[in-house]
Amino acid sequence: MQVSACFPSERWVVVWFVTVFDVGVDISPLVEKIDDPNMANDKDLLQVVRLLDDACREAGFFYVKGHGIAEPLMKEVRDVTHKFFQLPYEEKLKIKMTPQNGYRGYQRLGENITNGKPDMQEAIDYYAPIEPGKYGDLATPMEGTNLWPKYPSNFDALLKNYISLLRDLSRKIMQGIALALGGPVDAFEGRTAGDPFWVCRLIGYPVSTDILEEHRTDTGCGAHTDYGLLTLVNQDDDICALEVKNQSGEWIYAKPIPGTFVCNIGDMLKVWSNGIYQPTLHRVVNNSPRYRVSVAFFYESNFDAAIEPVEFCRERTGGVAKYEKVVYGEHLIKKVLNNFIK
Ligand SMILES: N=C(N)NCCCC[C@H](N)C(=O)O
Ligand SMILES: O=C(O)CCC(=O)C(=O)O
Ligand SMILES: [Fe+2]
Repeated sequence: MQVSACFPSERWVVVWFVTVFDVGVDISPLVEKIDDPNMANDKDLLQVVRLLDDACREAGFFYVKGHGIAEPLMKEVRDVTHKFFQLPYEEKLKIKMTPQNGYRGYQRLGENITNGKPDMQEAIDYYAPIEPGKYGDLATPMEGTNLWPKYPSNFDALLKNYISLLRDLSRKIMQGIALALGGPVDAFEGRTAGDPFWVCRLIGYPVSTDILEEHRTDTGCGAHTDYGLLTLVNQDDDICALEVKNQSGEWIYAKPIPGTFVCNIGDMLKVWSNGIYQPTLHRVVNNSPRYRVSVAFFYESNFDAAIEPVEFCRERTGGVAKYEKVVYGEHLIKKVLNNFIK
């Protein structure tokens, strides 16, 4: 049953294999060797870089394996997420998200909106800590402390460790992407993303028939692109729900492949690369008979980075900047302020 839900048409299968998702990348050579002084001569690493370039240019979406995050850890993170969302509503409200708390914490079903419509999801947002005043007025709306639930009891230790591992992994993938674009390996360090902002968003998508009809909309998360550099999604096995718009304008499933992360590029990478890499529209629809969770890790630039097309990418694309300069923190805050029902 699940399989047919994942493969709705023959055409889809062709699209899947030929253009978009034939680019699952085993990144182990990158993860293991990117810090070696001699890495620029490593054939396996350079092959990973080529595959990343293909994936980012052709799809903007790809699977990574060989990333070094143990599958049982990925599963445990999803398990505690399931357990948290199963708690009584009163318990979940103990870590309720408020603007006063920098938009960190729990958001109930229907509280998030995308394109003006409530998303059929509940979620918890964690953001990189911002010391008060660190970025002047720029970051004030996002200042606040992350809220950790009391149950499940291992939740905060597990998530903190996971976030730290994903931050390190994302940095390495971004080093690969820097090489893929033809830049220096440290292109994203320093003022661009040497002090990267990050977001960890735990999301639960209820079974649609469990939602009152008068509250129900048709998407778990409406069509959007992500805001930063790179997103790594850890999704439940066996439920097809994340959909990606391919170059022919069709929505195709990013079906779960156990042990992999689904990666996609964000708005800041588009600007920085002068459009060589484009973020892909995606959305979530949980039509399955099971509650689905995903844990999305967003790796971003420095909060106060002014992102503009970098010179070597501009040169590769006719010499003219296609995008205006954008301050990442301003972009994020504009999005966040539009993400909730008023
Ligand atoms: N940091 C990210 N990407 N968070 C998830 C974005 C989900 C869409 C959002 N409601 C919107 O309308 O943009
Ligand atoms: O739930 C998913 O698979 C993806 C969620 C997503 O795209 C997002 O929150 O930005
Ligand atoms: Fe997304």
